Amino acid sequence: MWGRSNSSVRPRGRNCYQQTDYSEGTSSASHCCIEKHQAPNLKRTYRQRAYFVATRSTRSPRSFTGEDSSEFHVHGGVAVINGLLDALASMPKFKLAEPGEFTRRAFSNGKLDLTEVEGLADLLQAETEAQRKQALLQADGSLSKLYENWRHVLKHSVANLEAHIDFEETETLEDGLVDNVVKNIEVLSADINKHMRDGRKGEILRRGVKAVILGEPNVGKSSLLNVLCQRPASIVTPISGTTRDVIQVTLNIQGYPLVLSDTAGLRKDSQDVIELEGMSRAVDIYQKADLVILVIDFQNYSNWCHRHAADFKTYILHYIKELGVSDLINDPKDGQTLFKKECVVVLNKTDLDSKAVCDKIHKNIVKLSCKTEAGISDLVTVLAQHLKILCGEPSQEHPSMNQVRHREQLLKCQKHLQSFLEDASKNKPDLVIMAEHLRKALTSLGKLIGTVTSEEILDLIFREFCIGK
Ligand SMILES: Nc1nc2c(ncn2[C@@H]2O[C@H](COP(=O)(O)OP(=O)(O)OP(=O)(O)O)[C@@H](O)[C@H]2O)c(=O)[nH]1
Ligand SMILES: [Mg+2]
Repeated sequence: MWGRSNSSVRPRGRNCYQQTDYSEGTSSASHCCIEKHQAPNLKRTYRQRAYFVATRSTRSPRSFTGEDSSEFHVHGGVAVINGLLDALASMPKFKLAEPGEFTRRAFSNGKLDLTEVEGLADLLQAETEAQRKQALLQADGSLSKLYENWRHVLKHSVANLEAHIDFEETETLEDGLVDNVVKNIEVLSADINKHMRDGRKGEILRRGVKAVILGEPNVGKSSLLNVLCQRPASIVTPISGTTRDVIQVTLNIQGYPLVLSDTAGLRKDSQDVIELEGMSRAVDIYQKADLVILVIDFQNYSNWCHRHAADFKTYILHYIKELGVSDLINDPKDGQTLFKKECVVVLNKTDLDSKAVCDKIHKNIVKLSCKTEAGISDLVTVLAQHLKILCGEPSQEHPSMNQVRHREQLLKCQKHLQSFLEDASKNKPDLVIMAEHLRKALTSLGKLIGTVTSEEILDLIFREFCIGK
């Protein structure tokens, strides 16, 4: 038996309301059914194959697509659904929806703009609470409001500039009209810049934070991955150099998405071809990562410190150099933080050493044991803090852009605005060319929200949807 008890089938489009209207003679409590092959009109052919639990119709323009729509709530067995679909398909002008077809119709009917469509697609795929919040805000129009405001400013600026060009010699126009346009564009350009310099928080939240577990062989990297995902995803043995391939798991850390990769241990003296390939993959993943979890064996650290009478920072610098990832360290001249990327330092195997030595270590380092799982909850708390920094908190007031497509269009828009401002600063600016720059900037914003679009872009966006949405 299949587990679904109910399912819904939604015919949409012109006249579907009349053709599938069951309201006469059937209340939502009564059952009606349709015959498979002899269904020129569903009204005449019920009571044999598929039992409706209820029907509901929505008139244009109140439905999701803006068109007439009917909805059959039927029992969820595969045969019942297929029977209904076959019966509908045998009626003239009925066809199965393509993926995303209803949303595409809603877009064509002006019910949603393109950023709202993308928000809806993200909402359907959201796996964590923070992703859900961001997608919902976008589907509700937070980004579209922002971009619409910018488009409004641009449209007015173009109109004012064109009025100035057309009537400059014949009519008295408001003083300083062009200066005002330039000022507005300066403000707009600064706003767009600020919006784009957000550390790609929205994009990172949308795709998940890429984190890599990095360290020497045998320090417990794979054990850490396994403890975090609570299953033996990665092979653990006492043999140094066990992990060769990259092992990836996706986690939900306090509502934030984390794509965590376990990697081969890094060491300098290996001659093993397979291990060398593993290390090269590890470095590759590290370079693309947003967050590094640096794992150190507590005993190795302890022994080194005793031998060299050095502090923890000196040990970290030495350790990172040994791993061959010195570019993780900030040049002291450039930054105040030690690491260039978000980084969590984990001292593992604390169960093997005395608590007294352990307590001397800097409080920002997470001390834990993968064996006893002591300290794992501290690591989760610290990870969540880093994820919050990387993803930000989705907000209505400052919506984050979260797609490469948005960034591309905004970059183009910004380029045209800069050309406009450069021309404006010339001695004798050519207003016609300046207006053209603004029109091009307007087109880029239009492409962003979907007032200017191409079939190719639409196909790309809507094919991400499932059938029935
Ligand atoms: N006592 C103790 N042993 C641990 C702990 N974590 C891992 N180990 C052991 O350390 C050995 C190496 O663990 P792995 O998780 O395979 O280490 P790794 O860093 O992935 O090693 P490579 O894949 O070779 O780079 C295994 O025998 C683990 O059982 C710990 O917290 N305490
Ligand atoms: Mg391993």
